[in-house]
This record gives sequence, C-alpha cells and structure tokens, in this order.
Amino acid sequence: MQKQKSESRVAVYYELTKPKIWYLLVFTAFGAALTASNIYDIEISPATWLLMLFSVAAGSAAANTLTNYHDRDIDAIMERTKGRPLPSKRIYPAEKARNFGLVLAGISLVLAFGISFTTTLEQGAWATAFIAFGLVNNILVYSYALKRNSRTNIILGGLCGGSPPMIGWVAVSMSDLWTMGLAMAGLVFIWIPMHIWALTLHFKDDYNKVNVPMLTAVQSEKTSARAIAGSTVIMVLFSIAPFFITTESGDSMVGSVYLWTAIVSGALMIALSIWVIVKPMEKASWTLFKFSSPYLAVLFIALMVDSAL
Ligand code: HEM
Ligand SMILES: CC(C)=CCC/C(C)=C/CC/C(C)=C/COP(=O)(O)OP(=O)(O)O
Repeated sequence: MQKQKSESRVAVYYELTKPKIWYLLVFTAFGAALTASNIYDIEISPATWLLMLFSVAAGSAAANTLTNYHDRDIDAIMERTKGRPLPSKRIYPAEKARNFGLVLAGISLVLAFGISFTTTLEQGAWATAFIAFGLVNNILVYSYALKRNSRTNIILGGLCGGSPPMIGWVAVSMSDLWTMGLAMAGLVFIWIPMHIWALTLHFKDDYNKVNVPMLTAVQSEKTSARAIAGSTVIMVLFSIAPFFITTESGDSMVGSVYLWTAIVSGALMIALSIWVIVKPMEKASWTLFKFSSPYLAVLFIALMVDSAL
C-alpha cells in the first residue's frame, strides 16, 4: 500500500509539470543541438547532452508548475483544467507546488551553467541566460502580467518558446547562434499563435467564464478564424527561412529535404486553417490544434535529417 501511495505522489507531481508540453519543448532543444552538431561536425559529449536536455526539461517543468500555481483559481473554474492537481486538491496546500516549482527552476539554472564545464564558459553563460529568460517570460510576463489582461498575451508571452532551441544550439556552438539558432527559435515562437488560438476558439466559453481575453475567445468567430488562418500562413512562410540561411563560409545550412517537408506539411496546415474559416466552431479548430504539435515536430525532424545528409 505504501509503495502504491508513494508512486501516486510522484505521478501527481509529474502531472503538475504538464509533461506533454515539455516533451515537445525538450525535443526542439534536442533538434537544434543535433542540427548544429551536423552542420559544424561537432561531437556532443554525453555530459553536454545530459546537462542541456535536463536543464530544458527542468526549466520547462518549473515554468509549467509555477504557472499552474498562479492559475489555480481560474483552473478550478475552467472545464478543461479543473481536474488538475491543484484545483482538485490532489496537491494541498498549493504552496507545496510553488516550492517544488522553485526548486526545479533552481536546478534548471544550475544544470544550464554546468554546460560551462563541458564546453566553454561563454556557452554555459548563454545557456543559463536563455533558461532564465524562458522562466521570466513564461511565468512573470505571460502568466502574471499578460494572460488575464491582454488579447495579445501569447505574443510577448510566447517568446519563452524560443528558449529551448537557443539552448540546444548554444550547447554545441556560438557560430550562427543569431542567424540559424534564432531561426529555429523563431519556428517555435511563430508557431504559437496558430497552436493556441485554434485551441482557445474551441474552448471559447471556458475562457470567457474566467475573463481571460485570449484573442479568439473575445473576437467574433469570423475574425478568430481569420486570425488563425493568418497566423498559420505567416508560420508556413517563415518555415521556409532556414532554407535560405548560410554559414559564414557561404554554405547552405539545410537543403531540399527540409524545404519540401516544410512546403508539404505547411500546405496541410493551411488547408486545415481554411477549413476553420469555412466552419469556425466545428471540430476544425480542434483538429488544427491537434495537428499543430506534430507539425512543429516534423519541421525539427526535417532539420535534423537534412543537416545530416
Ligand atoms: C504562450 C505560449 C503557449 C500557450 C499559451 C500554450 C497553451 C496551451 C494550452 C492551453 C494547451 C492545452 C493544455 C491542456 O489542456 O492539456 C497546450 C497544449 C500543448 N502545448 Fe502549448 N502553449 C504555448 C506554447 C507552447 C510551446 C512553446 C510548446 C512547445 C514547443 C507547446 C506545446 C504544447 C503541447 C505539446 C501541447 C499538448 C498538445 C496536445 O494535447 O495535442 N505549447 N498549449
Ligand atoms: C526553457 C524554458 C523555461 C522555457 C519555458 C517555455 C514554456 C514552459 C512554454 C510553455 C508555454 C505554455 C504551454 C503555456 C501554457 O499556457 P497556459 O498556462 O495559459 O495554459 P493552461 O490554460 O493550459 O494552463
């Protein structure tokens, strides 16, 4: 009985971190690191892999935990979130979750700085800075400052999504960090509006119950559908950018395998967003949301494969 109880304690704290979300965040860091390793033919030591992946996992888990702590009041009201560990009192008092999140955040910063000892001090310092930026942007800027006050909360509050690819890149090289590294971070950042606005259109009533002004919860269905389609087109157009980026010696970073993957997968996402315009409140927005994460993963897989060829 005691073993089963201790497992459920681990499981409920694991659930508190929203693992499905940080799995993809960690995957984008992994993708950026492997792509940089392929492009510059730099081997990544096992220690650097572990420090980089675990710092991003701990940082993302910390951010999700601390935003769950902050949003426990509205989460208890929204249908989609009321079963979570804090609203359901499966973790009580809530300060236990806050402390857990703060410890995770501290661990993520220490692990990121540990990259200094397996690469260079400059690389470790940048990795630490990107973790700190991700934490501050997601917890303080998005959740505490913007989420309940601005329709554009996910724009300034979405910059954190670019942190994991920047950490993955800088764990391998400082070269082209602000061109190709930033482009990979941009893929995640520019992907966010289509990812979340499709979902919040689907859960419009939930968000209005708690007065969270997600753009597609407060706009008309027609305007929301257009915002989703517009953000999808912008994302697809931006997804071509890595194909045109070259190294300092003028060599392309990625080639036609990535280009055609981005074009074909982008065409599917645009088709889904047109479906949302035609039938805005149907399951079309939910389908677009569910396709959005695999779409981002496919782009990062194509970057890894193409850079290895
Ligand atoms: C401000 C930025 C973002 C907001 C507001 C946001 C919001 C959300 C919400 C509300 C959900 C549904 C959660 C649930 O009810 O289970 C969700 C799911 C998800 N998010 Fe995001 N998200 C953001 C950025 C990101 C980023 C940067 C990533 C990873 C790169 C990401 C990955 C995911 C994944 C993998 C899921 C689960 C998808 C599924 O169930 O199919 N999100 N997000
Ligand atoms: C490296 C590092 C620290 C990066 C941080 C990146 C990060 C954790 C991004 C997650 C963003 C996200 C899923 C927000 C959830 O929004 P929400 O709280 O509105 O969703 P909810 O309504 O489902 O709770």
